[in-house]
Amino acid sequence: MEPTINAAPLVIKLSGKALGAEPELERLFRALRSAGRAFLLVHGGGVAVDRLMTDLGHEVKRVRGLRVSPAEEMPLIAGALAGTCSLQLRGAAVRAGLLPLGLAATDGGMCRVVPEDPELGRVAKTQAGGVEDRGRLLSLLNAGWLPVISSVGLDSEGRLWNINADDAALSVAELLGAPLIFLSDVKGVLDGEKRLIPELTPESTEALIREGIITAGMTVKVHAALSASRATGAPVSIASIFDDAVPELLSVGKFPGTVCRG
Ligand SMILES: Nc1ncnc2c1ncn2[C@@H]1O[C@H](COP(=O)(O)OP(=O)(O)O)[C@@H](O)[C@H]1O
Ligand SMILES: CC(=O)N[C@@H](CCC(=O)OP(=O)(O)O)C(=O)O
Repeated sequence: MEPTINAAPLVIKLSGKALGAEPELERLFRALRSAGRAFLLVHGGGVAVDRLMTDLGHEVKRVRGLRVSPAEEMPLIAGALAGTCSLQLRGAAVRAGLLPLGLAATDGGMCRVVPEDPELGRVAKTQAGGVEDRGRLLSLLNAGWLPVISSVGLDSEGRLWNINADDAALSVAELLGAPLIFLSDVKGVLDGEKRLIPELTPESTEALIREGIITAGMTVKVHAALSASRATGAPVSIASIFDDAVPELLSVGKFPGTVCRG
């Protein structure tokens, strides 16, 4: 029997750029598993969606770091994120001896969609579910499943929405009151000289955004990180899947890269 999850599990958000890093993912999963650290995965797949859209001759457009997602393109976007990307990640989990279970962000009431600016099409932010939804997700972990959560969602009418994966990860961390780490292909948030910034507060973050040092998708990520830290009272870290120190640091509960404190 799997041990009961008492401590809050670690929420790991994997960027689409991390999904192809199969040796690094397996090394991370094995390290967490052997340390007995409970975790769950929220993943993106922006690069895979870009590739698919370009191959099909569709326009790729982002506004404030968010993909413009017309309703008619949602089946393609969801197919890449909740299908191909989810299964690729589940493959890495299977190879590490884990029991992945693919879910969309709104499954089991984990998150609720909150439509964004209508000009973006079917793009939504999310709100964390309630205490019963939390219990349902924890029961999956207690049963030995590894939830692999994609950043697409359904509203109460069953319509598909595209959610930025950093926002979905924020809501899952909020639901569980859990620590969160964002893993992409950059070692953390970098300053004007491309040096790693070890720690960010809301004030230092806004100054870096004003100076144009934090831009584009990193703006969405730092805001999600600070909100998650504020909501959970736990530090939130932004780091690289390619950093050799990540598996060991996370398995002993330490945070690599840039640590955000809300
Ligand atoms: N100050 C910064 N430090 C590091 N990366 C930054 C910074 N400002 C902008 N970026 C860009 O943000 C990207 C990460 O955001 P994004 O691509 O949306 O994340 P994800 O990998 O999760 O999709 C980096 O790859 C980098 O190109
Ligand atoms: C609304 C919105 O921008 N959705 C994102 C969802 C995937 C994502 O966030 O992927 P990464 O984590 O790899 O960037 C998109 O379509 O690209």
